Amino acid sequence: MQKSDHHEQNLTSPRGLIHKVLRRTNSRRSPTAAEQDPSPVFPETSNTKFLKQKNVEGASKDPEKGSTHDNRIEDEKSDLLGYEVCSGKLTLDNKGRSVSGEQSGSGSSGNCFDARLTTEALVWGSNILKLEDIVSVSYNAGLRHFTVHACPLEKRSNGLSCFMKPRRIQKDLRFLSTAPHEAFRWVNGFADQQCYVNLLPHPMASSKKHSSELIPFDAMLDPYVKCRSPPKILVILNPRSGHGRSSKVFHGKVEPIFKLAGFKMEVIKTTHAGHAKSLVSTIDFSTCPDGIVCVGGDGIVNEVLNGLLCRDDQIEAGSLPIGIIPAGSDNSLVWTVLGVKDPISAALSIVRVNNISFVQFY
Ligand SMILES: Nc1ncnc2c1ncn2[C@@H]1O[C@H](COP(=O)(O)OP(=O)(O)OP(=O)(O)O)[C@@H](O)[C@H]1O
Repeated sequence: MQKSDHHEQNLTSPRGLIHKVLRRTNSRRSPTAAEQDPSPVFPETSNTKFLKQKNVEGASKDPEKGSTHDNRIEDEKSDLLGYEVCSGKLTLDNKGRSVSGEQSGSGSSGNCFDARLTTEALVWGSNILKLEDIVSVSYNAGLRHFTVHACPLEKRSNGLSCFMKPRRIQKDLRFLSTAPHEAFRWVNGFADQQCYVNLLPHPMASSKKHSSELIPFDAMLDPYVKCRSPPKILVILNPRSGHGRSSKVFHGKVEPIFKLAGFKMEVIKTTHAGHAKSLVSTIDFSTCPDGIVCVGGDGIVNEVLNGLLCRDDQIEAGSLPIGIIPAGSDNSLVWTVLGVKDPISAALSIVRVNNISFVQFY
């Protein structure tokens, strides 16, 4: 939720405003999940096919050169998954809660995996979790484990999966690293990739048995985790939207994601038509410096934008990020502008820094 430094002059009409939103988001929008290659495994590009072919040929001619070709294929994989940030051994410690389809990949024994964090994904064994699906990471200072909270698209194993709508499910993946300082290194890697880190004290620090002798040496030395500060937002919810289902959508699906991502939020439910507009036209922006999230349909977004247009402080109003959680009966605006239809995907986009659902206009 970075604010833009640039500002255009006067915003004249809501229509002009929405055009600006469209222009900006279309030019900046990263491809949505649907637009990207859905394959969780490395897609075989013509380039990789070529490399593999060469590798096979090379291997048959000169077996010793095989490893060089392997490296070249590895390079291709690195490109597709971004640049490596952190790597090492991780044990998946999800008793009975493992991700469906998880297998012990190469280099793994049992639940212990060769893992790496890249600028695009967390990879362990043959599993890939995209960073854009990660909500946050919880970490107790001085311990060996950390938990990755994510909402990946569900892998359906039955043959009818292609006819079913993709669905996101909440996963808490608890990883155990080899040592406390290793856990710290992984957590910092996530923080570097703009994942929110929910940094908790060492459990003994809050227990009654607390004494300086009980706190492990590592915990005392645990250096500062570079986590970003929790965003402060205002949520404006139209409880009538979506035939009265918007509150359930927000409290059931979206609020837990925002809480996991450390959001400090005030939720205001509109009581009548025009409420959102009058609220936004007078609100003190210091109470929601990181933006306003509209929960509902097109009508509530329209009211919020109109409320901003009524203000005298147009520059501040124009640079405030506006998020949209589709919970109305139609939601054509958010779908047209941002290519997002379901509330969980919209919430995930909002909690990521390089989000697409947080509309910025100026
Ligand atoms: N508490 C409320 N009671 C009645 N109407 C409201 C209330 N809050 C907002 N409204 C009005 O309801 C209108 C419709 O709201 P909204 O677009 O959010 O829902 P929707 O009609 O379900 O969604 P869509 O526009 O996607 O069909 C808005 O224009 C707004 O002025």
